[in-house]
Amino acid sequence: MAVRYELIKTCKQSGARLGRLHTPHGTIETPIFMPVGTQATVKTMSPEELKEMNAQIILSNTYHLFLRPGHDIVKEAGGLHSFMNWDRPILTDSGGFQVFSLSQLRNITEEGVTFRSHLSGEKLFISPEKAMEIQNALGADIIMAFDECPPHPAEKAYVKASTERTYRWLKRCIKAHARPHDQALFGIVQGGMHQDLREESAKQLVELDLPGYAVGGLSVGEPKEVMYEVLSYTTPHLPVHKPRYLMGVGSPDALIQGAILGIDMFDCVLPTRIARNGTTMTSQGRLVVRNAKFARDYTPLDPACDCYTCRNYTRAYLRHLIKADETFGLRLTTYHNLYFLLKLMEQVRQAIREDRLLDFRDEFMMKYYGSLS
Ligand SMILES: CC1(C)O[C@H]2[C@@H](O1)[C@@]1(COC(C)(C)O1)O[C@@H]2CNc1nc2cc3nc(N)[nH]c(=O)c3cc2[nH]1
Ligand SMILES: [Zn+2]
Repeated sequence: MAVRYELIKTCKQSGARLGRLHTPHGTIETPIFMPVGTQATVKTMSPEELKEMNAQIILSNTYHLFLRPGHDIVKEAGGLHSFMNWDRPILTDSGGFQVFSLSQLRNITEEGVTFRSHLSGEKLFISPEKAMEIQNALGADIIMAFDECPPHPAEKAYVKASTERTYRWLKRCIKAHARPHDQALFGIVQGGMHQDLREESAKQLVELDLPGYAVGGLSVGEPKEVMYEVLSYTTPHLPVHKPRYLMGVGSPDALIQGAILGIDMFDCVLPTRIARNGTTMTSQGRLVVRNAKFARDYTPLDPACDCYTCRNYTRAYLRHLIKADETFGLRLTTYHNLYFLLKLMEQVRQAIREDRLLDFRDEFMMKYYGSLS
């Protein structure tokens, strides 16, 4: 079996799960945050640095690698793991979301999606079959079904029709999947913000007995409370002994609350994206190190952090590098932000072991946000 989830324990206080996800490239402890490496690199980080901070699995993206350099080149290079020199697990998103969020969309039909490349303007087409051909070529340990992430907000009738088509596309993905023994295909639950559509979508996917289930169609601009409500009536319909993956979620509060609501895997570009404009996550909350007030601040970015950045450099130096647009500055803030989130998930796993994740959440929220919600 390509991927096997092992439920280790459930937190008595919060219901959150501690698990292990066994994959052909190693075992992942969950709940886990997955750094995003869209174009076969986690921007500015080397594989050695990612291992140093204990990144266990990283993401890459079908849409981007299909456009550039092309999945045929990655395949000829021996697949993503050798192409990017990463021998731990990789997950690829199917391109569904990126086609809708990045390209000038041409047309979506039962067959698939016609669109213009956001790079060259070239007219391209991705179908469930094409998305599987690309992901089979890239060789990630976990691959995602080709789906439509409905726009938000959207008419319920549109969400219903889109979710039903996504289900038909999933069955085509399963049929077209050429490597089920070493690449686990996860289905993606859709249904917008509608309880009946979400429950129907979850039940249909569970009948297909997939190795894992993602909750898609969220983190699309909806209020966090709405996302939490959707999760609260969706995850209970997913099998206890299969991993649950919430796509596109990565703020500290949402990672903790998502784990409490039964999610095991998270990914988001947030920590790497905000790092590049000098915004960092610290034990005392967000700190925009490019602000003038740090010009003469010779203390570490985060005094409570023992990462490479915080052990060796000051806020004054980081501010200087970011203002001077020095690449090294981006590397230092990225390193810290990823380290911070990976450390946070280790603390979440420890709180689950000690049956105290709700207490941990409250303690963290007060320190980071200065309030409980
Ligand atoms: C496109 C980019 C860089 O990814 C971020 C960020 O912009 C942005 C754009 O709008 C905000 C909310 C502000 O955040 O949403 C991304 C994070 N939310 C998210 N990623 C997802 C990926 C997904 N993949 C698939 N296959 N299916 C899904 O349903 C799906 C849903 C998702 N939701
Ligand atoms: Zn640090």
